[in-house]
Amino acid sequence: MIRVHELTKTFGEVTAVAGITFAVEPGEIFAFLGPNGAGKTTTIQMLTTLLRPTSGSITIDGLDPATHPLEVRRRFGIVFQDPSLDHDLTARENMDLHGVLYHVPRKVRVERTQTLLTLFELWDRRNDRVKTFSGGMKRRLEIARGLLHTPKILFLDEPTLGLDPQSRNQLWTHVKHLNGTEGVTVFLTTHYMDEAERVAGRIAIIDHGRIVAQGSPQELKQQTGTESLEQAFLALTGTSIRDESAGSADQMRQMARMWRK
Ligand SMILES: Nc1ncnc2c1ncn2[C@@H]1O[C@H](COP(=O)(O)OP(=O)(O)OP(=O)(O)O)[C@@H](O)[C@H]1O
Repeated sequence: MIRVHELTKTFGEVTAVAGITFAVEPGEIFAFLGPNGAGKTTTIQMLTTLLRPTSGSITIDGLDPATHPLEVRRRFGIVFQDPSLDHDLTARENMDLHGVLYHVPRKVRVERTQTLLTLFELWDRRNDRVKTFSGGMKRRLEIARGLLHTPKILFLDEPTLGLDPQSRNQLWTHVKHLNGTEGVTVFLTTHYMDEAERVAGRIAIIDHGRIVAQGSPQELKQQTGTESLEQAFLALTGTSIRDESAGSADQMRQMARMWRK
């Protein structure tokens, strides 16, 4: 479903992604883990047509995002770190707007909105404005909205950032259920190792723009001789704090993200 070969992205002097190669099979839940500034968001942006690679190749469902951006965009849904719901609209109106943008026929829009809002336990609140929702409800609505046009792939970039443990747990239960029932391929990033261990079939660990290990949670633990994914992650990426070495612009981005939650 996703094939990436020797993918590289540089920003001037900075090499954000340095020749990564991996594949995600249809129906898989694949987690992309790495310390701050490792290159996760840059990779997602290249996969989702928002950034052009400096070199290397990507295919999404057999298509190159650089040459077929519109066809590729129809094949995925995405939930970014920064929320993008319209808070003055109701849950249903937010869904409908997305459906119109993606040219989903009205009948399908209505049916799918009901299915997805029910699945994400939001149907009872469909006519309430989003500004009255909790953080967890908003995030669930974003995911439901991202699935309205029946994409084959769902990209989730730190979808649980800023949520309490209950909401995080509930969100992953829904994502797993959805993966099981609709077979949607999920590509996610998270900083919570327990979440990755619970939901992902396979994991790639990226550090300084390079993939340092890939495999099932079990394989990563075996490779590193550790007992938890968190220990495996630290064994592979070291224990130095990246925010200290990150540039001030990077730190500002992190702060801005946290404050927006
Ligand atoms: N537009 C840009 N211009 C210059 N440098 C950038 C740009 N975007 C990202 N970078 C740099 O590329 C590197 C990778 O950043 P990226 O946001 O992909 O990391 P990340 O793994 O998503 O980190 P985080 O976990 O903090 O979100 C960082 O050093 C970052 O400062």
